[in-house]
Amino acid sequence: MGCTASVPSNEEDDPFLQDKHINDQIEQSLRMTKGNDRNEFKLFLLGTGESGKSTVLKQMKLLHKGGFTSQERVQYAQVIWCDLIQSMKILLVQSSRLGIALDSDTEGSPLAPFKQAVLNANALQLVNMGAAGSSDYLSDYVIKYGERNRAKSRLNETGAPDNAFLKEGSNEQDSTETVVNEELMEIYPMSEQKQIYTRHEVAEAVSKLWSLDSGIKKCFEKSHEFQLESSASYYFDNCMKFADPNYKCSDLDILKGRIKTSGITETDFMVNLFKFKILDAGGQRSERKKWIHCFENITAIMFVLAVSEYDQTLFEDERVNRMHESIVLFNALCNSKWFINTPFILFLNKIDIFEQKIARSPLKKYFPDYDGKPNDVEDALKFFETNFLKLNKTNKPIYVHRTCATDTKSMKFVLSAVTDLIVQRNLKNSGIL
Ligand SMILES: Nc1nc2c(ncn2[C@@H]2O[C@H](COP(=O)(O)OP(=O)(O)OP(=O)(O)O)[C@@H](O)[C@H]2O)c(=O)[nH]1
Ligand SMILES: [Mg+2]
Repeated sequence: MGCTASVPSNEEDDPFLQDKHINDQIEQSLRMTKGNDRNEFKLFLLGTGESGKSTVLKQMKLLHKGGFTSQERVQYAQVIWCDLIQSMKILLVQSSRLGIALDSDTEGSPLAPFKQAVLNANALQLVNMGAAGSSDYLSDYVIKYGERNRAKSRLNETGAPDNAFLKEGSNEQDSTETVVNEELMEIYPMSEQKQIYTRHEVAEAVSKLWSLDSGIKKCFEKSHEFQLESSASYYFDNCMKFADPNYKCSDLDILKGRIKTSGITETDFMVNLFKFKILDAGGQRSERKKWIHCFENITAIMFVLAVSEYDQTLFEDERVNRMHESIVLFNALCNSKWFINTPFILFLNKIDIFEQKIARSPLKKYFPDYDGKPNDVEDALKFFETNFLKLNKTNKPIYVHRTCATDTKSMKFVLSAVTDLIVQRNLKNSGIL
């Protein structure tokens, strides 16, 4: 048996040459990608949970991607419908906890049947799953509260909050729906025979309690003491339209709606001839361990800080003030070796809520070193701005914008300024300007 290697008759038959061709192709494609990179800017949206990162991204989609899909409009309608029922249930639970008397609890009150309708409503059962075409968003709805509940029991058992957030997945059994319903049963024991209400009746009940029960309003004013969605009042004000199972959300509804981000999403769009890649990450503690995988080649960080949350505690750990958490996070990111030369854009967000809140919730109570005028919006904002800028121990610039991420008109202006700035900086750095 001979062992001579056969000599290829032409290039196509030579495996070594074939390998070389493939290598050349890969290298050429890498060179092209590198070339393209010069015109591609990668911006990373970071910040704590619920600060408004995804809302900023939604505004970018409105500006540069032609807005939202029909599927998103249907999906958000269902999420908001669930959230509005849950939010009213939370107000019923918390008013009892805080000792706030409800008008609907007084004997013979015409509001009593409305409270009964809300108590009996099962948010998840009343959802139109078919219309949404997917149940993913519902698992998100369940997960976001399931996580909190698990973490809370772990906190009570062990006093170790952080580890509780390293677990993935969720268990439908401990959704808020279940938790809130259990708490409601303790406060308002109901007969076994539950009356079934239509979506319209439930929406009407929410609307009546919101507009006519003074106890509900009082409880809402104390909502910084417990966890309630930022947009709860918007949901209540507009609840009748969400009663229609086929309702499709307006742009504003979607901006006000909340689906917690899990993992990291990438959205590409073009601004003039430049390609922008926006990374949006989930901000809750359990999400942050995923961030580092995307820290390379970032053009700029957009750090979103909810300034209105100075008097609120974390969803994940109710012992921690939300502003303190943001300060620690900003300090770590800003001075991290990954971002020594990466410019930061700091959004002082939820300015609309902040302006209303500062009048009734004194900043000094939460930040004793604040020595500006009490209830003064400008002084209070300056205080946070100065303190955040002071954290920067590097030479990189930090650009500050005061934002209301749900307001499309003002965000259009801010986001154009941001993309212009990124392009200009890049042209300067590459010697073109
Ligand atoms: N009133 C008001 N609401 C805001 C503003 N920015 C965001 N929100 C609302 O705050 C809620 C949370 O916003 P998201 O954008 O989902 O927050 P996030 O930072 O992406 O949260 P995670 O995904 O959990 O990290 C939503 O209901 C938004 O509509 C704002 O400037 N003003
Ligand atoms: Mg998000």
